[in-house]
Amino acid sequence: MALIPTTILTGFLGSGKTTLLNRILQEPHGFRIAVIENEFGPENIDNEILVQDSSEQIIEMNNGCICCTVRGDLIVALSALADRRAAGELHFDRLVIETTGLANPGPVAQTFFVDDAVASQYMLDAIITVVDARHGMQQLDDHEEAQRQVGFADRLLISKTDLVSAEELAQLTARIKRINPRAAIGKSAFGDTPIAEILDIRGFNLNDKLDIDPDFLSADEETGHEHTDDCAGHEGHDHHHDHHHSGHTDDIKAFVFKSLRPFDTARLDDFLGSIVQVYGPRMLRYKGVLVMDGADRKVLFQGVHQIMGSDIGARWGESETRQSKLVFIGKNLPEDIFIRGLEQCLV
Ligand SMILES: Nc1nc2c(ncn2[C@@H]2O[C@H](COP(=O)(O)OP(=O)(O)OP(=O)(O)O)[C@@H](O)[C@H]2O)c(=O)[nH]1
Repeated sequence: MALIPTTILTGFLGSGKTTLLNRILQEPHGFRIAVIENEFGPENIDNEILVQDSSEQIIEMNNGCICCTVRGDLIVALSALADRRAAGELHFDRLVIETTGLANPGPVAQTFFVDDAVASQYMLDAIITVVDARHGMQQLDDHEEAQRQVGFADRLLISKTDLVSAEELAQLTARIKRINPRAAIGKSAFGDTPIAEILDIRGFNLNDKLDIDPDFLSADEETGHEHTDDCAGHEGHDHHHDHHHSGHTDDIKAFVFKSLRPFDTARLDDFLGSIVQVYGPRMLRYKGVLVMDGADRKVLFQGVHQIMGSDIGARWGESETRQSKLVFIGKNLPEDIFIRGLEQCLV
């Protein structure tokens, strides 16, 4: 059987990966795409946000990042997918893996060469990295993960160009070109990139990666990240290796708020508005599915730093438990203040 072309879709928290993936899944391109979704927090909200029809196989991998804590699970999931496809139970002709916004794509890509079972069934097509035009500079300043994602990309897509000036865009483009001179850079407004620039681009060049990181193929589970430290993506400055297996950069944490009681819309608006005023710079990513008082549809809420938005989602199912779930990923956020504040917004 032909090898399954695989795209690794990466990019920092909130950069626009799911938006792009949604676009890919909605387009009538005739490809049958399986998706592996990996989220950092303990709850998967993306499966509410992703459009889903019966032709897609979506596998969620939560509560850990596929570049470290759940990498073994990735290998198991990849083998299971390929086996079920070979047995005729699943029908797909390519795979997209959406990593968490904190993933180092190096070890994820490495899996496709180092693990024999995976290598005999899959072919890595490309690593696509989405960079947020609005927050990208800051993310590159603050987070090694963001630099690595740019450094490892075979193709770079700058999202949210509608939120910045031409000058800001030119500065960001110049910077990511410095970090990664090999990858083509495109723009993506709400994921509107042509499919031909995303799938089947045969962009992954192992020789390139070995040039960047001669140890790329050394299967070293425990130090999976460390040998990528010298890879492209570091702009020559000293850095501390604080990317731990269990929780990535230590001061970045995720917490969840859940409730069966509905939210009062006005109170919640006030609270969220004020909390982003105070903690916005430290709120890397937040998203949730909300039960609103008097509404029979879900409200999908999400944001990155001070920019937040919400959408009306699907109707709550007859037998579905109406429960709000919000995930916050941030730097030293005062969890208790968030949780108590949200409780006060419930009816
Ligand atoms: N203005 C603007 N907003 C965008 C664009 N692309 C995505 N967004 C918004 O940015 C937010 C984050 O987008 P997602 O696609 O969920 O980002 P993500 O990278 O999947 O996020 P995580 O999986 O949580 O890391 C959402 O509110 C999107 O609507 C764009 O081109 N312009």
